[in-house]
Amino acid sequence: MMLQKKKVLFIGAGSMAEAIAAGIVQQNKVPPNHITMTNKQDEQRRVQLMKDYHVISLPIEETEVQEADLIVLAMKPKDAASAIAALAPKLLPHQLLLSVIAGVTTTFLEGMLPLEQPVIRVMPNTSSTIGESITALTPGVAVSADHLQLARTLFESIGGVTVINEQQMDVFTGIAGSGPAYIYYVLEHMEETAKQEGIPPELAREIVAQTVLGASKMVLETKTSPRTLRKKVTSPNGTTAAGVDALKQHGAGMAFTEAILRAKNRSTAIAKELEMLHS
Ligand SMILES: NC(=O)C1=CN([C@@H]2O[C@H](COP(=O)(O)OP(=O)(O)OC[C@H]3O[C@@H](n4cnc5c(N)ncnc54)[C@H](O)[C@@H]3O)[C@@H](O)[C@H]2O)C=CC1
Ligand SMILES: O=C(O)[C@@H]1CCC=N1
Repeated sequence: MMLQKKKVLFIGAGSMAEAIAAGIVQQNKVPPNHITMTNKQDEQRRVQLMKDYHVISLPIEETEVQEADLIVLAMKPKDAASAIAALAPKLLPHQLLLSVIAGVTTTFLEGMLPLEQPVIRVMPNTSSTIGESITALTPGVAVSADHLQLARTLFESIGGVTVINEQQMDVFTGIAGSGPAYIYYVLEHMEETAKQEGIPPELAREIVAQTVLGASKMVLETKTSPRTLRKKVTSPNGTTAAGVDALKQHGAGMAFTEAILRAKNRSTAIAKELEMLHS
C-alpha cells in the first residue's frame, strides 16, 4: 500500500504516540526510518523510543516538518494551541494533519491552520500497542477520499477503524478512548479480591484477564448480545445470579453510564475551553 512510501511525523512523543508508533512498526505498515517522533524536552525518552522501535526521534526545533506526509498531533490539550500555532506557517498544502487530542475539534484545528489544510480528528486508544485499538476518524472539510483512505489504512494497522461525525466524537472518546481505563479498574478490583481470597497473584491476574478477554471475544465472535450471553451464564438461584444481584445493588450499571457521560462532557468542555481561550 502507498502508506509504505509515506513519512509520518509525531509531534508529541507521550504514551499515545508511542502506542500508535509501536503498533505500526510491529505491523510493518510504515518502515521505522519513515517515522519521526518529536517532543519539547526529555531527551531520555527520545533515546528510549529510538532504541525500542528504531524510529527517528528529535527535539521539535530540529525537525524538518516539510518532509512529512502525515503529521500526528499527540500533545495534551493544554499544549495544543501553541503547538499548532508554531506548526501552521511551516505546513505544505498536501500535508495531512491527524490530531488524536481529546476535545480538539476539526473546526478548531481548521481555524488555526492555512485555508484548505486537510485535517482529521482521530480517537484511538492505548490498545494500539498490540494492534487492538478501535479508532474513530472525523474528517475535516478539506479531506479528500484519498486522504481518508490513507488515514484509515494507517489506523487499521493498529486495530478497527470507524468514521463518525464530529457530534459523536465526544461520546466515542468517553467509551473507547477512556474505556480501557474503566476495564483496567474492573480488573484491578477482580484481581484484588481473587488475591484476598487466597489465589496466588500471578494466577489471579491471568484468571481475571482471560475472563474479560473471553467475554469480549464471545460478543464479537458469536455475534450475540451481551444481555443474551449474560442470561446464558446465569442459572436460576445460582452463583452468577448472586453476583449480578450484588452488582445491581451497588449501582454498577449506572456507574458505567455515568463514567461514559462524564468523560464525554469533559471532552465537550475541553473543546469549549480551547475555543474561549483562542477565539
Ligand atoms: N493516553 C491515552 O489513552 C489517549 C490519549 N489521547 C490524546 O493523546 C494526547 C497525548 O496524550 P498522552 O500521550 O497520554 O500524553 P503525554 O503527556 O504522555 O505526551 C504528550 C507529549 O507531548 C509533548 N509535547 C507537548 N507540547 C509539545 C510541543 N509543542 N511540541 C512537541 N511536543 C510537545 C510532550 O513532551 C510529551 O511527549 C492527549 O491530547 C490525549 O487527549 C487520545 C486517545 C487515548
Ligand atoms: O484521558 C484523556 O484525556 C485521554 C483521552 C482519551 C484517553 N485518554
